[in-house]
Amino acid sequence: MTRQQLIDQIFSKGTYLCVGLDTDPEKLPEHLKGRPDAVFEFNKAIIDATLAYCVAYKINTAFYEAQGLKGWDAMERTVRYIPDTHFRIADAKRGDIGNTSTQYAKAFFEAMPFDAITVAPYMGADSVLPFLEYENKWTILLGLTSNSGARDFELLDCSRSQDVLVDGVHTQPTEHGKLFEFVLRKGNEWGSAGNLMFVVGATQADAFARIRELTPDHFYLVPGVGAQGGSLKDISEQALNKDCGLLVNASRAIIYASEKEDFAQEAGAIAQQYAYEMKGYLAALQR
Ligand SMILES: O=C(O)c1cc(=O)[nH]c(=O)n1[C@@H]1O[C@H](COP(=O)(O)O)[C@@H](O)[C@H]1O
Repeated sequence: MTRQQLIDQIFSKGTYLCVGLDTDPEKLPEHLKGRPDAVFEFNKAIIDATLAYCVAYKINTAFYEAQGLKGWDAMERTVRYIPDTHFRIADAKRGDIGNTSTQYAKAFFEAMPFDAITVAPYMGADSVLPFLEYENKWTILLGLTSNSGARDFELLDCSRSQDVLVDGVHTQPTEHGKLFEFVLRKGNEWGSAGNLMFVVGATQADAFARIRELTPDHFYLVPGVGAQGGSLKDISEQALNKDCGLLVNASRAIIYASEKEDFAQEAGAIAQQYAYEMKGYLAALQR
């Protein structure tokens, strides 16, 4: 999917909601548990009920990989079931030496029809670039994540002075910032606002203004509303740009809205509430 197609979807439907399919077989409604195809049946019902209120789905691959072969099968059938009007994200958090990243990219962009994959930036350029080689596919680089562990590395002050020779004169310009700011700047060099997004956690609202300053045009995948307590209002007020620039994900708050037979209907109702709120924020944008 191209950037323009994504923007058109967002503004024609009035939503920037991403539904997270973190489908845990242990949390399925009782009437589905034990059925051979339970995970796919559950996902199919959730997709049917939420399609009108979202523009993206994020499949967290961990929940499928944990089930072995039948999990991979359910993941593949789920991504193929999502219509291509919707942005399909593999939340796989990959990234390795170049030739291995190439295989990861093939797995999610060729063997399966995902539009985007989440990628960890830790191993640097050669681990990220293979994902960016695909036309109309997206790399979503972990920027500032929603979890408490973000403090361990991402929020470290990494300001540094480097010796640079300019016209025969040694100077030492200082590059300021926290580690995640270096990731945003480097990411900007590797990709563009047309093929690269950043993950920014909804629980990190204080940092949103600074992040927008560094990456004014990029889309952010924002997880952390709902179960993790992030505020849709705060994120939207601080980080929407003229093209929207946000995909806000909620997983558990939507897919486990009810543990009974009405699970899909309740999921649809929660998605509709998020979409209703988003429509208001989009309407207030000056385009
Ligand atoms: O990359 C992600 O999607 C992600 C990054 C992050 O910083 N925090 C985060 O929660 N996530 C994912 O977003 C989803 C959040 O799920 P809920 O908290 O249930 O809405 C999970 O699939 C997480 O793995």
